[in-house]
Amino acid sequence: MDDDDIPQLVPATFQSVPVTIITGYLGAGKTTLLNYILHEQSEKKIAVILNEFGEGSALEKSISVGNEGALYEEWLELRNGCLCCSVKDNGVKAIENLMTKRGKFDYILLETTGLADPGPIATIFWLDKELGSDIFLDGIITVVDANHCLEQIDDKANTFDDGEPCNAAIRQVCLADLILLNKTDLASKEIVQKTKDVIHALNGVVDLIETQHSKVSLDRILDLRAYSGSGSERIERLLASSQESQKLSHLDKDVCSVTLPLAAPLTRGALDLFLQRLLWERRLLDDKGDTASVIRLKGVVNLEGAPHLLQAVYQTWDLEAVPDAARGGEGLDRDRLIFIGRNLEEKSLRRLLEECVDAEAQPPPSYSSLSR
Ligand SMILES: Nc1nc2c(ncn2[C@@H]2O[C@H](COP(=O)(O)OP(=O)(O)OP(=O)(O)O)[C@@H](O)[C@H]2O)c(=O)[nH]1
Repeated sequence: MDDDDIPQLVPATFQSVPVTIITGYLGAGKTTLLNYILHEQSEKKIAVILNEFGEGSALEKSISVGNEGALYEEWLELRNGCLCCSVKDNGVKAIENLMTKRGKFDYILLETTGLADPGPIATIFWLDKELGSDIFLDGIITVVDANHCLEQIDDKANTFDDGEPCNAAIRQVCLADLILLNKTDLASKEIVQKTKDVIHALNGVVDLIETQHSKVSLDRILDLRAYSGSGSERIERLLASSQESQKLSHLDKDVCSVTLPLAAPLTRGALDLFLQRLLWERRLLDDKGDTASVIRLKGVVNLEGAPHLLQAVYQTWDLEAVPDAARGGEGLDRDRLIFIGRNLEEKSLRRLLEECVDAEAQPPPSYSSLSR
């Protein structure tokens, strides 16, 4: 029997199809990026989904599938309206059904419209990984117009009706795993530098690449594995460099990144309690008594002796054990959490975490103390 006859065991995630969400304000260069990727990867079968976010037909969304240079249109049948508003299974199932009909895609690119919040749509694809889906979230790429980003971040309009004052541009920067700072040919060096400072102050754990006409080596933007333990080396590198990026700028913004180094291992119970109080119950207040809110959280946590990757998008979180092979080199495995959100302060986060550690360490009340 030669090697070819031996059945190969392939981990499920390698058979699944990655989904990259491409977001960014109007005219930043998203379509230019899509066309560039399709051109560069013309031998692959890439599905492009345009999420119209509440506009147009509520029943079907157009999807273009590239195959060896040719593009053809399909319809994505959604029973529950637009992709980001539909129940999780619906959007994912529609894509899986299409793959059953048309054959598997190599990659899925999902472009949101300019004013979309990519958070809700990301959680649809992120969660389904656990359900053994054929598709999984690879990462969120935000394309930013170097000349207009600062004014878009300061824009008071384009906020959502969820009670948070952060507008679409801020959310797109905060939720990005990678930012393409595009149209640098049209911006001065000073504006480019100021924009980078503001982006890093908002999102201290993001990769940023300067581009013109959205051109970038595809190795740097596809297969990021931003939500998976197999991509943890890259994530740990970003976490390790996050403290430096924070020092670059001290902007008077209520949205920022905060790093919380973790000196000791945590128990699963203490971490769950902390995340529950922080993300679901919103118990954290800053010095002025304003409620803190988390948009994105990434971290590496030592849970009872084993490293885990912790991720959250708004109220949804996930913990995944980090495989040894995916761990970073010397000095990168320092445990820390990076929070991106509003009214966040290191000392109040630390206090909340310590309260949860103490609460978990308390012995359960005895029968006699309960009956008193
Ligand atoms: N000078 C210059 N023009 C660019 C660059 N990138 C994109 N453009 C142009 O800017 C315009 C808008 O680019 P698109 O790719 O359509 O932007 P988009 O983000 O898809 O825009 P919407 O679909 O409106 O949300 C197009 O005319 C592009 O050719 C760049 O780096 N430099």
